[in-house]
Amino acid sequence: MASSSSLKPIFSSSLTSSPSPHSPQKPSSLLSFLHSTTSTPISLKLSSNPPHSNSHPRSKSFAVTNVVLKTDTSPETTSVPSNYSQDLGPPLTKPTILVSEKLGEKGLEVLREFGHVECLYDLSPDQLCSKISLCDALIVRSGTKVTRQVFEASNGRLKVVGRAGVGIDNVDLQAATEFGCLVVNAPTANTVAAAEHGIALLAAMARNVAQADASIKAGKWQRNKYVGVSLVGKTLAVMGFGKVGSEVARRAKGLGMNVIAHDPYAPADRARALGVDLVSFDQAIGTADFISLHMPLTPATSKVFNDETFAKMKKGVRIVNVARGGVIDEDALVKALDSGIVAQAALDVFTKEPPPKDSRLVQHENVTVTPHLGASTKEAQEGVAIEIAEAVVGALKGELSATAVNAPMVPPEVLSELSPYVSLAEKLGRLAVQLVAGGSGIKSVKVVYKSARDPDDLDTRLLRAMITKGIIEPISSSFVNLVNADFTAKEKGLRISEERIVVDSSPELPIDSIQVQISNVESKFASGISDNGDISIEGKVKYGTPHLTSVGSFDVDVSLEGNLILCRQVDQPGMIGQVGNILGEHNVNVSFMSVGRTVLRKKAIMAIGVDEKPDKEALKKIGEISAIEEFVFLKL
Ligand SMILES: NC(=O)c1ccc[n+]([C@@H]2O[C@H](COP(=O)([O-])OP(=O)(O)OC[C@H]3O[C@@H](n4cnc5c(N)ncnc54)[C@H](O)[C@@H]3O)[C@@H](O)[C@H]2O)c1
Ligand SMILES: O=C(O)[C@H](O)COP(=O)(O)O
Repeated sequence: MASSSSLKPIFSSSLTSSPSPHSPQKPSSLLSFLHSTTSTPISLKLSSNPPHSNSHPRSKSFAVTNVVLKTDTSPETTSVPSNYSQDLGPPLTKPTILVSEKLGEKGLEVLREFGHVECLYDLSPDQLCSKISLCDALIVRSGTKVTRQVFEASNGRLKVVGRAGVGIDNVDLQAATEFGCLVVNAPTANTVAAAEHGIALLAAMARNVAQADASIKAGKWQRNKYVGVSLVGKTLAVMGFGKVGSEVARRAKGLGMNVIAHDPYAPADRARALGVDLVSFDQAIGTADFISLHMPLTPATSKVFNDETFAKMKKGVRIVNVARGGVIDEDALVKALDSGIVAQAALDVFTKEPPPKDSRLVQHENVTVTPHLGASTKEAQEGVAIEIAEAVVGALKGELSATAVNAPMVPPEVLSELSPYVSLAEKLGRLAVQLVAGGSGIKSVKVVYKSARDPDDLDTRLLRAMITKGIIEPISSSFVNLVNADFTAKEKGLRISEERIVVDSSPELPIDSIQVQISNVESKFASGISDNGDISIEGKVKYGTPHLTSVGSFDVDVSLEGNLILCRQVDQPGMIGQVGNILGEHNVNVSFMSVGRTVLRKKAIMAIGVDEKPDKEALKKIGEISAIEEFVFLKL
């Protein structure tokens, strides 16, 4: 079935926000295709011609949940050797796997059993590009930049990039996806190593180990100069209570420290189980003697430690960073060190790696540095090597990868029908999570699909994956897609339940509306809470584009594009004008406005679509309008 489908990758909202160029198929064929995937693996012929290459169409091997997309060997579609698919019997030629940075021996053994392995370290970008067209897989750590040029140069042969570690900021994911190349990582095997390195830096910093070592090697004996500070009884703030952060907290408790943590999305009971209190950002940085950073680098955390936040810290605070250099404004840190607000810092990661030789931060006498060694223990490197080798071999065989970080492939007819709903689903997830107040751990999400179709005829895995993506990605370093959505939700302790309700609408449309409810959380926008106490938002696809149709118990109608301001206000004349004027004065373009109310002249919700984020001053002025009771800015 579907043997001649060409497949398109699902990778971002940008893809899903534009209509598919492929003509839609009848719903029944879409549904039968989706249902057939729930039991038996099926083969699909793929045309995954890289978009910017001149190569001929060629075949690929990929797994989408349990749809196994196997290599097609028909002469007219195959231009390079890729004849090791399982359904063809024993491989005729082994795949070539390039390892461009040092990988543990046990991982190499796993790779050698399956393919031809070449270890070539320290390749220049040009050397990598000229080698890559001969490779089916590439394994890297954080030092190799896997750029768009690499995918272009691969001429379509590269099928999988394996990142032996967590962070994949060195891989151009968008390009990988466009070129149909799967990217997998090894997210768990170096957690303990990173936590141990955090603790090592904490203790070394407190006792001036590095400085004293350098001094004695320079022939000095400076016992008075290097008097340190004790850890026991001091307060440590763990910023980001995920895998690494919670392991650091556990160890710091063992050292007799009082541990608090800030993580807007971590469940409080997981923290309590370790004897850790979850507190607000300001409380954490304002009370801590030591601060240890373990959050991902996301737009929300970029330079979150800056002049303003350093000024709120306790004078003499000490900071450890084994997360990502970009969460600190490094110039601001130098100033805070010079002024004594920050007594010491211990850094394993930098905005630019390696940092410039004359970096004032690196050279600062109160700073201890290591060259991104968090994951560098023998044990972690063996673990990571095995984890990544198994993931890469699995991907080359066409098996499902639980640690896939970019796109699976989905038939165009599925995309063409679900495309606007996929976009709606992601945006609703993204909006709902932004309504959650900091400090509330998200545990339970319910999705209600209303449709005229029989509930059994609605396969919601793709939509559920996109809602999961919308909820998780803004608050973590995880990348969520159809392959890894359920895995990631489970790993994060997020339970997503679904309900399908049959309504009297057009069966031509797969879905009438999608509602996302988040239970047992506080909201930063009280009107987002519905009568049953959950954060609740609902959306529909109208004229092919996603619309928000209700917030809490208010009806609204706004197209989900750009950004959104939601205001709850007294229902009275002139409100649109007042807010519109403020936005106009601050050069913010309004794309649409909609007002929904419960009772005439009582309460209303105004939803305003804006192209730009209003500055603080504009938001302050909106908040000062007396009839506005609360408002929130949401990024789509
Ligand atoms: N130095 C190294 O060699 C090394 C090794 C491993 C991991 N890391 C880095 O450490 C960091 C943590 O990795 P992990 O595996 O624990 O990831 P994780 O996803 O398990 O944990 C990250 C946590 O940060 C939280 N978070 C998100 N936004 C936040 C915010 N604004 N404020 C506070 N917390 C926020 C998330 O809720 C999550 O609980 C990542 O940046 C990763 O790249 C570095
Ligand atoms: O993201 C990671 O896993 C760590 O930062 C380790 O990176 P590395 O593999 O380059 O040591």
